[in-house]
Amino acid sequence: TDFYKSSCPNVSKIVRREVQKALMNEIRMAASLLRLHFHDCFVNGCDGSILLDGGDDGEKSAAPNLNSARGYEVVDTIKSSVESACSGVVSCADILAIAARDSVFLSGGPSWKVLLGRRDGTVSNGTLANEALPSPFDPLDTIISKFTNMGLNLTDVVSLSGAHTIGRARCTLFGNRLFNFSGTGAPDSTLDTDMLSDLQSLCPQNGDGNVTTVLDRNSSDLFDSHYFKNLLSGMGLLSSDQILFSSDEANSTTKPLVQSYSNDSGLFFGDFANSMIKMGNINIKTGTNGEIRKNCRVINS
Ligand code: HEM
Ligand SMILES: [Ca+2]
Ligand SMILES: [Ca+2]
Repeated sequence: TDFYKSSCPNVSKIVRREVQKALMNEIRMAASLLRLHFHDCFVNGCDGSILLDGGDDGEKSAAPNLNSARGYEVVDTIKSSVESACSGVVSCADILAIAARDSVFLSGGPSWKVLLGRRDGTVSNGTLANEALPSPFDPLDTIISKFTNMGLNLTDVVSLSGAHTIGRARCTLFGNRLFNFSGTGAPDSTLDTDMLSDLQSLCPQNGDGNVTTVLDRNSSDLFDSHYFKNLLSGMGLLSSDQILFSSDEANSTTKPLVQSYSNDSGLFFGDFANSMIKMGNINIKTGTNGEIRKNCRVINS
């Protein structure tokens, strides 16, 4: 945690101030920054690879990120502030990890001590992003294995999914549930009927798939345990949210944890913080691996 103690003693204060400014401008940015850290860590580890402007083969152009991941400009702003205080010292990967923690805390969620010293990678691998990142259309066993592939466990799957207590999603990513779910000719039967009719009017068939709605209809800007309460009443937005509670396989895997978190936000907050630390440690580059990028969008020349 004190990796930058002598080389950049104020880095945490600087990042916190910049995240605060960004949230005052747009509260949703908390969700977007948190998601950037997740999408970074699952692809070649937490090495800032998602931040590279990699062209058509890079992570920014991969399906889970294209027209979806956001907050790159905010990361640039944080990075310039940090560079003015201590040039060439703090990695983009560490900036993302601190910004994710601050985003959760400033949205009302738990805090934790961020371990530091990640170095930045030099490749951005779009193919790997397509393979490694979970899709909202994945069945539960696939989602679980994408987490276990990263050294994470069932508790991490459920607690980290609780990140969907903030932020928004586009119609294209849940529209499959609304009219003809999995070729049944009917909507997803696990979706609450009032919420279903709202979503059907927001996201008509052949409508604009980029229209967004909130992931947590109760408190979209507040980091709380309401995401899990929603799942108990059929109000998860994505199929990948609702299956944590409603799929047959959930009975023996994720459902008991969803129930615990829904009525114990202290338990959720503690587990979420632990899981974020674990996620933030995936495949870290240290020592002489990687580099300290000067500009988060391009590798050093
Ligand atoms: C369990 C598997 C997961 C799946 C299938 C999934 C899928 C998605 C999808 C489809 C969206 C909407 C994207 C869009 O509309 O373009 C989204 C948004 C989001 N995800 Fe996840 N996600 C998962 C896990 C996570 C984890 C582990 C985190 C962080 C720890 C996270 C944080 C977020 C946040 C905060 C948003 C809202 C972003 C914003 O409003 O800009 N998700 N996710
Ligand atoms: Ca990465
Ligand atoms: Ca919430």
